Amino acid sequence: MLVGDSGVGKTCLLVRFKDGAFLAGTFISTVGIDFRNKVLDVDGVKVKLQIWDTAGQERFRSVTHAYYRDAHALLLLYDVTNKASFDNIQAWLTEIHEYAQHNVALMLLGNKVDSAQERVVKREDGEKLAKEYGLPFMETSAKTGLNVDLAFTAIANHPPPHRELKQRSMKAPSEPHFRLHDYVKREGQGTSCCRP
Ligand SMILES: Nc1nc2c(ncn2[C@@H]2O[C@H](COP(=O)(O)OP(=O)(O)OP(=O)(O)O)[C@@H](O)[C@H]2O)c(=O)[nH]1
Repeated sequence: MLVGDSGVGKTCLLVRFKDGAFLAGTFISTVGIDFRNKVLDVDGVKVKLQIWDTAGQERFRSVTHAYYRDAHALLLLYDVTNKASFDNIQAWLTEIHEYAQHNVALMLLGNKVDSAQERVVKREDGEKLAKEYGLPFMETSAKTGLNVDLAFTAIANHPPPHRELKQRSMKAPSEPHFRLHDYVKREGQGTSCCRP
């Protein structure tokens, strides 16, 4: 499931991954929730990913809350050209803590790195935040495709969490995070992984 402020590029990231295209031009905000399927080959086994694209707008928050519970993995996005979207990551983590399964796979993504001129969030700031919460981190671009496949395949390689709902310790990541870290570190180029 993709989460993060409105306009950070969740839909575009998903469309890039699914269809290899970029939705340039008019920004059409997601209403409530949407999903797309993609079949991936994971170690010779076909895995069908059902990817939920949530609306970032505050007014749809109660709709999206209902979907956290069933999510096996979350990609949490901010926009490197939008400081507010980065500052809101803390609030998104609180929400995830409250509604998602305690051991859901979680990765932080700083999107729109192609917009170098407009960048206001430094890569190091993203790395620092990710490290603070023990999250794998990478910068992406739905426009150029940078790290898009890697982000989704890392998540697809991650085993589903147990189904019980427990409180997640925000500062003490559970074992699955470490496996995600290792995958991203092994497969990524120019990405970073931040062990706490
Ligand atoms: N330069 C650049 N623009 C992007 C990128 N990703 C998305 N955009 C643009 O950002 C705008 C918002 O993208 P969306 O994918 O619709 O944003 P969203 O997070 O799904 O927004 P909500 O549905 O409201 O939650 C669009 O105008 C996109 O063209 C990117 O990687 N680089």
